[in-house]
Amino acid sequence: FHSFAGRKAIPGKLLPPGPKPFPLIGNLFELGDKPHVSLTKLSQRYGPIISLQLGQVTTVVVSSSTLAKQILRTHDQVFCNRTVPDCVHACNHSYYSLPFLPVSPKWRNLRKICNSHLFSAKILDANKANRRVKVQHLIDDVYESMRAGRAVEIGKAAFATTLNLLSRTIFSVDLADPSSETARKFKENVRGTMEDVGKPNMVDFFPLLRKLDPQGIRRRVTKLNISKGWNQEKGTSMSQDLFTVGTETTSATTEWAMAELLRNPEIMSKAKVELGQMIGKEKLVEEFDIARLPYLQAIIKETFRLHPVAPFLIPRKVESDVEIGGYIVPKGTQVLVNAWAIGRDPDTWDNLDLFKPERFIGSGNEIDIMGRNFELIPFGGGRRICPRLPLAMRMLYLMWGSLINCFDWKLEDGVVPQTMNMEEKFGLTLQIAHPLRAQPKKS
Ligand code: HEM
Repeated sequence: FHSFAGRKAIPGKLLPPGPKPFPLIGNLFELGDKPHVSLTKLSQRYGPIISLQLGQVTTVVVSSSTLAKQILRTHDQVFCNRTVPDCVHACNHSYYSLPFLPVSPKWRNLRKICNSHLFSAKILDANKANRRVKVQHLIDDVYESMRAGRAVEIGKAAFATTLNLLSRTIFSVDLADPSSETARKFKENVRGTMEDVGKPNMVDFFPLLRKLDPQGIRRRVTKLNISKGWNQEKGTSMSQDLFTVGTETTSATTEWAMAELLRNPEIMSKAKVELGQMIGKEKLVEEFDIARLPYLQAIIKETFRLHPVAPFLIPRKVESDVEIGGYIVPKGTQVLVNAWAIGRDPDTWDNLDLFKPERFIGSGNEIDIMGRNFELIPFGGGRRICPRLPLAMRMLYLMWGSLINCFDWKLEDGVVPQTMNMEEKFGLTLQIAHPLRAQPKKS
């Protein structure tokens, strides 16, 4: 076992085991281009809690549901803050941005604003028609592609739609509306309409959002008289938060779910049968339909199990020395919960590489994604659980459910389910490396 430079282990308590660090770089080379896979392999060698030195940053990684529960629930109080990357400090997001603020009155206030005034069930119900319209646009675009005999790039279409769903939910603005000032600014900056913007590069996306009118959120917050002195910078940071975290995660999940169905045609057929019986063929899925689509719910759970788009959640930081799994995690350590490894833990799941939604039907039905069952934590858990979980789920079912109910889908020429490339690309989120392209056909 190694000990961290400059830090003594508490007498009688060991630091979590891990590979020996090199001077200066520590274990950085161990990560490779798929850190979630490398760290899963290390946990198979050293156990469910390991420690590494990532350059200057002392890091502990946990890879079992039992230890995830310790971090996210039992010791939530000491693990509730984040490590803040330098790039986040550089843009001042650490002062205003929900994911990186420490638990504090400001953080509580922002979560309260979100929970009660932007995304409460009542407000989401009230503005659901705004989202439905955009999903109808998506379906119309896919019809266009079908008539023209063009394949659809699923991730790109989902990204553009999610961005618009968020904008219509948060700002009540349609980014494709030619008469909207915000939409005009958006177009000026990305040179194109929302439909052909597709997936803007994230690097272009930040300054773009800065120019985008954050007044919508500011106006609403000011009108609600919750926050005094809400300025441009805060408004921008808040919306960048809400947009970047929300768009990539939701669209990447849509693409993974679609990829798994194209790879598993019998599961696609069962999903279409359920949709046909419960809501009728070729109809849009409505937000209130979700509760009566248990097979679709099982597919989404299985997608999250195998493809958690935030494989390490958002890293936490420990506030004081704490004992976990018989080891000491020293104050200031960065803590990663490897949700990707937990979804593939052989102690929890059988046939773990198999895409099998049926595991969540019957007795498996109790496992949900709300942060109560630590075997499946795509949205994290504890007080920092994804605050937009309900909105994300509504958007996901609306888009993905409607895409499969309104069309039959065929892989592009030459690609068959058995040869689909499901390789992952690790980045801001965990994406499919080779964008999924599929041909829509009349359902
Ligand atoms: C499939 C969709 C999504 C997934 C899988 C996801 C996942 C996550 C995860 C894993 C975390 C960290 C939780 C933790 O540390 O325990 C998180 C936090 C967060 N998410 Fe999401 N998310 C999704 C959609 C969204 C959307 C649509 C929005 C906004 C509109 C959003 C906004 C946030 C924010 C603001 C935080 C930080 C909360 C805090 O630190 O207090 N997410 N999300």
